[in-house]
Amino acid sequence: TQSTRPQRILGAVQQNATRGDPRSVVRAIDQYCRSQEWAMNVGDEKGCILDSVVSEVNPSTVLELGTYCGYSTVRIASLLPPHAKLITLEFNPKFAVIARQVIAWAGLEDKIQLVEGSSGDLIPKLKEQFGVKAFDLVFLDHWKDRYLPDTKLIEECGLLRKGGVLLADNVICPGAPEYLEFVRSSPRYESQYFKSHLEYTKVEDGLEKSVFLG
Ligand SMILES: CCc1ncnc2c1ncn2[C@@H]1O[C@H](/C=C/CNC(=O)c2cc(-c3ccc(F)cc3)cc(O)c2O)[C@@H](O)[C@H]1O
Ligand SMILES: [Mg+2]
Repeated sequence: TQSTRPQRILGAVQQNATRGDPRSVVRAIDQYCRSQEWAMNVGDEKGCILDSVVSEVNPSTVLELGTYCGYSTVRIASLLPPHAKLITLEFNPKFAVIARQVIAWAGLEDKIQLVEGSSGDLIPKLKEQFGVKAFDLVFLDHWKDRYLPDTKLIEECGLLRKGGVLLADNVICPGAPEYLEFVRSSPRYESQYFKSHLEYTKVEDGLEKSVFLG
């Protein structure tokens, strides 16, 4: 039977990456998606910007919206300090199954909690169910029309600490215009655009980093 793209991405990891070596998992996915078939991972070019923001924030708790195959999940978690935790939300069970295996191959199960469900349902439960006080960093990379409603929900639930950072992928391509307008015009955020390219292409895209001022 025909395999799916996420299954082929997992295969590339299992064939080319070293168990327990997160950076080799990241490299294997990038090499596969650049040479065999494109996939919507944040990718190597924007991934370097992601790395620099993660290193700068040095977060204890991270929230990722939209796991897909776990590429950015592994990339972020590989940079976290020893007791830091990353919670990633994914509502497609087929993607979650693949992402769990990619995370396991990287040996990052102890740092990452993948929760299946839609962000709108799960965000209000994160405090009580997962003992989260507030996030230092939120990486938005799920449906682009969910960036703004979920940001408002995260604020309402008091899940973003003062100085906490929102980092959004794809603010140019496919684009998240309402989100961009909101974070750039709101006095409660200090936003900065990092120009880059759509993963594995020469098309313009970028990340928007927004610091929550409280
Ligand atoms: C309901 C809330 C909610 N709750 C929980 N999980 C959710 C969710 N909404 C979505 N998910 C999961 O997140 C992932 C979706 C990610 C969506 N990402 C893009 O669409 C995208 C597209 C391009 C591009 C495509 C084609 C082009 F031509 C150009 C660019 C490039 C990119 O980097 C992109 O991120 C999947 O795993 C969903 O199951
Ligand atoms: Mg993306």
